[in-house]
Amino acid sequence: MTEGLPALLETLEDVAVAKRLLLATDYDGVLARFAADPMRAVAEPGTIDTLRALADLPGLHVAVISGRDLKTLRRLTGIDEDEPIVLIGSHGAESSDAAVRSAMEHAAVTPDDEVTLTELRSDIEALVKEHHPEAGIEYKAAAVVVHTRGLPREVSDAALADARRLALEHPGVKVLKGKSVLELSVSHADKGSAVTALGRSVDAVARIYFGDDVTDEDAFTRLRRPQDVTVKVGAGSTAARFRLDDEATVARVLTKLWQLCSAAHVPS
Ligand SMILES: O=P(O)(O)OC[C@H]1O[C@H](O[C@H]2O[C@H](CO)[C@@H](O)[C@H](O)[C@H]2O)[C@H](O)[C@@H](O)[C@@H]1O
Repeated sequence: MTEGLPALLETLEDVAVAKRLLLATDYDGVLARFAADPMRAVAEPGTIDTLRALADLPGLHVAVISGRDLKTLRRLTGIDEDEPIVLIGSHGAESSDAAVRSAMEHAAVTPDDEVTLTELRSDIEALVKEHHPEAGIEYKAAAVVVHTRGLPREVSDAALADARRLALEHPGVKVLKGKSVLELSVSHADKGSAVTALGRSVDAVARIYFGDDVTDEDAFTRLRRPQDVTVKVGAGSTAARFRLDDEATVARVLTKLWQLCSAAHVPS
């Protein structure tokens, strides 16, 4: 049973005083509303600056963790390499943080995976061209994604089912069902392992995580300490403790978190 906004705000008041706090947030469907064109999914106004302000506070560690690949995540967030915000892409397989990279080495893409990915890309391209020309294709460092946002239900279902069948022809390929997308990935990373690795490396006393999708459930299930705060955005079953309605509410909660933390985390 998840709790709503009032209970979340009350809990954040307690957690904001923690000496070392990790705030990790997903991108699509949490910081940014969905868009038909994946490259046009922009963060809610002011949200990235709120993350910057949080990351400037002593004892606060901030990360954006996404299924996007690292390069795209950097471009969409506009967060530069020299900023103190950690970016984790490809569900944990890529990161700007050395500790996360080292913890996720087992999930790194191998030369054999690259070969599989090349074959997958060309098979997906042929499938879309011949049978599902309305569907879109997104190319990522470790995956290829079939997009069907905005298409009629039966058109979308048929394209995603065919893409799933095609994945079965490529042993070792992981299939991730997202929102109007099917991702075929050669990486075996997961957001739960990446976020716990980052938490360990900064010795976080409390970890806060915002997510909206199936892949965020790996993080929700791994962050189970009493002082951890897990927040699901939108509908659907979840292992998170709290739930928020939408991206605009996330933006407001992040601002509130900054107010609470800036009152508690005064430089000594
Ligand atoms: O881990 P996330 O940051 O939540 O990324 C998950 C996937 O997000 C993107 O797809 C979703 O957003 C698109 C843009 O709004 C939308 O068109 C699509 O329907 C959504 O599923 C992204 O394109 C995927 O690669 C990510 O894995």
